[in-house]
Amino acid sequence: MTKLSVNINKIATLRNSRGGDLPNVVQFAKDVQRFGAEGVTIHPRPDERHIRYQDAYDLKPEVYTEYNIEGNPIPKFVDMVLEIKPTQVTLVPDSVDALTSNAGWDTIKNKDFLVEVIQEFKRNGIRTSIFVDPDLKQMEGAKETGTDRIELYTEAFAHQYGLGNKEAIQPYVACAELSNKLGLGVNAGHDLSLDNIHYFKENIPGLLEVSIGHALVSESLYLGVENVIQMYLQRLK
Ligand SMILES: CC(=O)[C@@H](O)[C@H](O)COP(=O)(O)O
Ligand SMILES: NCC(=O)COP(=O)(O)O
Repeated sequence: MTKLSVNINKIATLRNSRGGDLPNVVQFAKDVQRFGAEGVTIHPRPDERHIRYQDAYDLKPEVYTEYNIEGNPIPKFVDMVLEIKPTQVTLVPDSVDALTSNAGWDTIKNKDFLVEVIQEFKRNGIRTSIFVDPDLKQMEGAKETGTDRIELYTEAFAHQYGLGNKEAIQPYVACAELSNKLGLGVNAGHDLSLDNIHYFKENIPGLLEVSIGHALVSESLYLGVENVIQMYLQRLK
């Protein structure tokens, strides 16, 4: 069973574009859970260009499924996660100016740092996951950090799959197999979509959770637009 955690960053991006509260991110989180999502993911960035730190607090009482907070563990982020105590924290080594997450951790070079922050989160009862490229050495390094899970960075798979290269799944299969053997839980995310998710799921052993935002929100627009146009036309009669 693979859990679907919906990343609601894009809802905050849309809200922020007008400065008001439409769409409301808390309402959206409530709705996706009502529709069956098994988790809510947010990835606040230091510039708060989409999800704001305040959103992370506002969501806490409303997320009754798994609450996953992703981000680079700078002191402000660590303090917030320790205060909120979500189900899971996913550590991502993103730079301040990154358009979106674009690389996994070097778990070997950053071992001491990761061990320290992971211990702190686990001491506080928060499950940990670290974002990694599909590289066997990084799985072994991840094991040494003490993390509960890894999140496989799926951008390369999604891109290649879109070009028709199904073999691009192979490094992910190998990493999932090794992680299962090492006792690391396997999550995955980035650019997963309705097009590629079934193939990914059926090939990755022990896939515990996927977090999906950009494509899911875009697909919701496409699949919902017919309904909304009809509703406007009704009201304009
Ligand atoms: C780690 C990861 O892949 C996602 O959290 C993704 O980076 C979402 O962040 P943005 O919504 O800022 O692109
Ligand atoms: N961890 C990945 C995530 O939360 C969503 O990434 P994306 O679907 O917005 O690319």
